[in-house]
Amino acid sequence: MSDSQFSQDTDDDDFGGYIKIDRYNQERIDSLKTDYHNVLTQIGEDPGREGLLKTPERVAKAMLYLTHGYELNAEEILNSAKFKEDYSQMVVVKDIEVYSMCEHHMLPFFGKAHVAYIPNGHVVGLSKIPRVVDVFARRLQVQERLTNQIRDCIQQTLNPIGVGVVIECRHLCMSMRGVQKQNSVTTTSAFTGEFLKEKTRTEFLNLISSKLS
Ligand SMILES: Nc1nc2c(ncn2[C@@H]2O[C@H](COP(=O)(O)OP(=O)(O)OP(=O)(O)O)[C@@H](O)[C@H]2O)c(=O)[nH]1
Ligand SMILES: [Zn+2]
Repeated sequence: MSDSQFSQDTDDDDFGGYIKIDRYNQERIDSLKTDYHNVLTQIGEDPGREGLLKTPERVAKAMLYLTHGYELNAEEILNSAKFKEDYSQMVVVKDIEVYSMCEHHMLPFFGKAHVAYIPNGHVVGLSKIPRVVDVFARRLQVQERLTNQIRDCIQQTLNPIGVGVVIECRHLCMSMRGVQKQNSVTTTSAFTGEFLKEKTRTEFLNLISSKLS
């Protein structure tokens, strides 16, 4: 499908401005509404009571929003703002908020991503890095795959001298159910090229642990 159906126009604010309610999306909403109506019944609720009347539709829209990364193309996003530039030091974008959902329980995991690359003749518009994180985060994921997908996309599209990605997240499937550990944080990392060398990796890790103020 085209990007126009998942644009950032604020006109159709039912989806926080991301998803246009065209025929394709309306069909998906209608189908999910039926499913969530059934979910409400199965958990022992009354889908007919006042507070729940619009809930199947709200959840359907929320779910499409939370997984809208399937409709986006990360390579296109990077290529749309790739500029020739003679800069060959590390570029680091840190503390990028991540909101994703684990593919096992469809419960949120959330935290921060830190992304770095060393340009090889081209830089990319800075905002495109968090956009790429979102393209892969807004899907059903495991944190390890999310980390690798961000690394691979940047490496393949920009062909830099190296890429480093570190992600730190809390998983609600580990805190509000299951093993019920409230404070555990999972850290994953993925590197290419120059970042496979200890010196570069250490520089990156030092930069993402430093505070601005
Ligand atoms: N590697 C990895 N595992 C994850 C991620 N998100 C959730 N999980 C794990 O996926 C596993 C699924 O294991 P199962 O034993 O099939 O599921 P479960 O019975 O619900 O497991 P518990 O959570 O231990 O109750 C669990 O250990 C989760 O903690 C992730 O991003 N990466
Ligand atoms: Zn889970």
